[in-house]
Amino acid sequence: MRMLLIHSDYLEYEVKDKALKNPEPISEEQKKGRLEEVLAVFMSVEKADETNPDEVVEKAVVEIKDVASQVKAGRIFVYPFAHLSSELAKPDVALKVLQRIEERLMEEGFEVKRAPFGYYKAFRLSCKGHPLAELSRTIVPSGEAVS
Ligand SMILES: C[C@@H](O)[C@H](N)C(=O)N[C@H]1[C@@H](O)[C@H](n2cnc3c(N)ncnc32)O[C@@H]1CO
Repeated sequence: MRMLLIHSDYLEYEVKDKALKNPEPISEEQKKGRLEEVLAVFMSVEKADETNPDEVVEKAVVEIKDVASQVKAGRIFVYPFAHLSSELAKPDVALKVLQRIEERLMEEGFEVKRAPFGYYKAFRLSCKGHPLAELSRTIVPSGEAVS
């Protein structure tokens, strides 16, 4: 799993078109989204994560919680982003991992939005620009080497 974490004044997206034959079904309301004062987390779920998705979910939640507490962000935007890795997990595994991360972050008390999975999306982001505003993390299941 590769994550790019951007502490932002806001992140907004608009669904444009299908990027997969069978994207995640979404409501009219989910075609646009915006959160203010948010930690945007762009995530590529990777092939290696398929060996232990549950472990990758928990490790991702630990990392996101750690950064959120450092930058004092109470809102998280989970953003599926297939451009941080050249070894992507299958879409069905990736979607489940991202849905579970969303659930776990809500359980941890965050306000969470998740951008729709399997679409081309326009987005606007306002990065705050402080020293911790742009971070990346790589997560691998135990026993896997980082490539
Ligand atoms: C395209 C660009 O504008 C948009 N932002 C986009 O990336 N769309 C991705 C993700 O939503 C999702 N997706 C598929 N596989 C994965 C994966 N392994 N990890 C994360 N997302 C995935 O499926 C889309 C096409 O790859």
